[in-house]
Amino acid sequence: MTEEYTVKIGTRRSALALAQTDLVIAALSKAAGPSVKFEVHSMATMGDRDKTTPLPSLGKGLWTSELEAKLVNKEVDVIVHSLKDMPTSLPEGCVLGAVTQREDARDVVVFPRRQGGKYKALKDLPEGSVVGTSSVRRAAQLKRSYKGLVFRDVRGNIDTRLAKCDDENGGYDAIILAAAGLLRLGYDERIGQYLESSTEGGGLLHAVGQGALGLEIREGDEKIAELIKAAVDEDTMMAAFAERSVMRTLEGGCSVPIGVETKWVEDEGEKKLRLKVAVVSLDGKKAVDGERTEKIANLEEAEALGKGLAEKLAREGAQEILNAINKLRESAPGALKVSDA
Ligand SMILES: NCc1[nH]cc(CCC(=O)O)c1CC(=O)O
Repeated sequence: MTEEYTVKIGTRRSALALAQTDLVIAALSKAAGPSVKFEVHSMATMGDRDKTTPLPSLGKGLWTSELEAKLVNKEVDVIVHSLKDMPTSLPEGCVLGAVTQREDARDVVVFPRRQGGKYKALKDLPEGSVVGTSSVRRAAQLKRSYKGLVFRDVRGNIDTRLAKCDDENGGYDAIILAAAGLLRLGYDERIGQYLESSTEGGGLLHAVGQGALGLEIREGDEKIAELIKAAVDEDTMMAAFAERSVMRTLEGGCSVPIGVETKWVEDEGEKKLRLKVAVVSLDGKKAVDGERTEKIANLEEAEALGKGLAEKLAREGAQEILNAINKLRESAPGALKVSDA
């Protein structure tokens, strides 16, 4: 007889987090059959509760630490995270057990409804236009190409940010969001422009792990490790491990301007992983870019690809850029905000 048991799933309480958890439960229960039940345990994390402290000052783990405490003391068995919100080094006793298939990993531009489709791309916005993002990665990269645009903080969950964008008195002419969140919540029609490395007028490399979900479990919990294998997408997991290895090697947290882009490509008749990385100074004036394409067969090789490229970029100036940012973080954390306006 098959054993009956209940798996407790931890998640943040935002609409996106709950939608993502539903997706994971659907995949797992299909594979596990009716003998395994799933129970959702949702909570608001520090990042959800504190809406004013600059994100960089809240430190690493602002979306994850409290859930991890529940994982360690067995209040939950699996945490479903947006992979990009997961620090690259996990607490003792916690492991990244599965990475799911990726939704579109790109960042996108959303224009206010009141514009009525007047602008199709960032390059069409007039000089002095205000673009909302609280991400130094997004702001720094875009400052590189769009010298005339002004970048301003915009906080809150996706619905809040869309409302601020549409608000006539909000002062935003566009905002930048991840495609994945909008698509998962059914807001496809709000996407005005997709941004990627090849975008005309200036693109953007996305965050490490963006668009994928990470399932975190207790180290040594073989039963749960086996169960969640059903949610793994091997290609995404290898790409994500390469990206996370870049971040770990450069010792950047979620609040540093490191952008990545990974793609599985055909190269000389072989399937290879192409990794692109950009590290940009906060003002967008200094940047180090790199690209490497290799045959990758497992997670160790994926990590080696990320590490190798990151070490090369570190020698070429990326470390200098990040050191300056880390110094600023210690002396004046407020300066890491996109703007004070
Ligand atoms: N930082 C918040 C966050 N975490 C994950 C997503 C979107 C989904 C994803 O990137 O996987 C978002 C919102 C956004 O950046 O627009």
